[in-house]
Amino acid sequence: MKLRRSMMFIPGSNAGMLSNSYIYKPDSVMFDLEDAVSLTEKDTARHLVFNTLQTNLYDGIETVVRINGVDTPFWEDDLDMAVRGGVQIVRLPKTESVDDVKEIEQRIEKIEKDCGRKAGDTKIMAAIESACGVVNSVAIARSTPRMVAIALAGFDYLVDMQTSRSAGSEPELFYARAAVLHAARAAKIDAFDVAYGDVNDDAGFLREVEIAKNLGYNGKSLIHPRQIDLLHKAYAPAQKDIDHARQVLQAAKEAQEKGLGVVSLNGKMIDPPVIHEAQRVILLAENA
Ligand SMILES: CC(C)(COP(=O)(O)OP(=O)(O)OC[C@H]1O[C@@H](n2cnc3c(N)ncnc32)[C@H](O)[C@@H]1OP(=O)(O)O)[C@@H](O)C(=O)NCCC(=O)NCCSC(=O)C[C@@](O)(CC(=O)O)C(=O)O
Ligand SMILES: [Mg+2]
Repeated sequence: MKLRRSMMFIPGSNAGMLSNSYIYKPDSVMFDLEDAVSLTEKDTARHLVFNTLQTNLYDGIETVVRINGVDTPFWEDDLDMAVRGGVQIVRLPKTESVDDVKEIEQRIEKIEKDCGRKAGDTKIMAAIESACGVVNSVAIARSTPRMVAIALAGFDYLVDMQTSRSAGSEPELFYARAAVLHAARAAKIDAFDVAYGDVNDDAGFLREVEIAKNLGYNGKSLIHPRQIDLLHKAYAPAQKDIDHARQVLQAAKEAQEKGLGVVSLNGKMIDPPVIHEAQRVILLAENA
């Protein structure tokens, strides 16, 4: 089980942040070449991120590079740098269709061959940032075995939907959150919830975390280190849930030894879905 709770954005042009962000221990770091980097700093950011990938600072943390979109003049150079630099995952922003994914996939195949990287080694994550992306999200999620996760990008999505974020962000993101998560689950890949922009509003952030967690999202895109701990704590199973899961697994083991299909624990039915949920809680607790 790969833990993908926290994916922290680091602007690719910020040398200071690139050189020390490993200390915050997010599950994944996302070195950004897209919207956090101004047009005049695109080349600098590409060089800085390449040099960062050559260090061992982020060993043990999943590395992701967000390239510029396929409708920009930057994406091919971005991709070349990221794949040659050895990044684990390329995040494609503003993904609208399977064609967008296929375009970068073909290019990745070529770069892997040219630089001697194992074929298929570079994974892809598609960011869904528009109504069109949401509608096509199932096909996008299933488009390639390289796709390990999809992420809903709330800021650009809400611009496309001609609305803005309310406190709690529930009504305006309701459909997209559910659709993107279903697409991920149908493709058996991970799903990331939206980034939260107010770094000083812990209560608002945690309200969003609760929604994402309860829906079944693996984690959330983050923009500030202080959001990491809040998120990890919210995703950690409570001790009472761990204790209950252990009891369920013990009861299931005893039922199996006696050749029974369904048993009860404190009056509650223990059947395969309940056992699966208990196994998930234990796995999450062990990995966290
Ligand atoms: C918001 C702010 C400027 C605040 O800065 P401030 O300096 O006021 O923060 P402070 O509190 O003073 O920082 C205290 C200490 O933490 C360090 N520190 C802060 N942030 C850090 C960080 N991210 N990484 C490492 N280190 C960090 C800082 O260097 C300092 O270190 P030190 O000096 O050593 O004490 C800063 O956080 C920041 O730039 N965030 C990333 C912004 C970004 O990437 N946006 C693009 C991605 S979203 C997007 O594009 C929308 C999307 O596409 C999303 C989707 O696709 O999902 C969509 O459509 O929805
Ligand atoms: Mg965006």
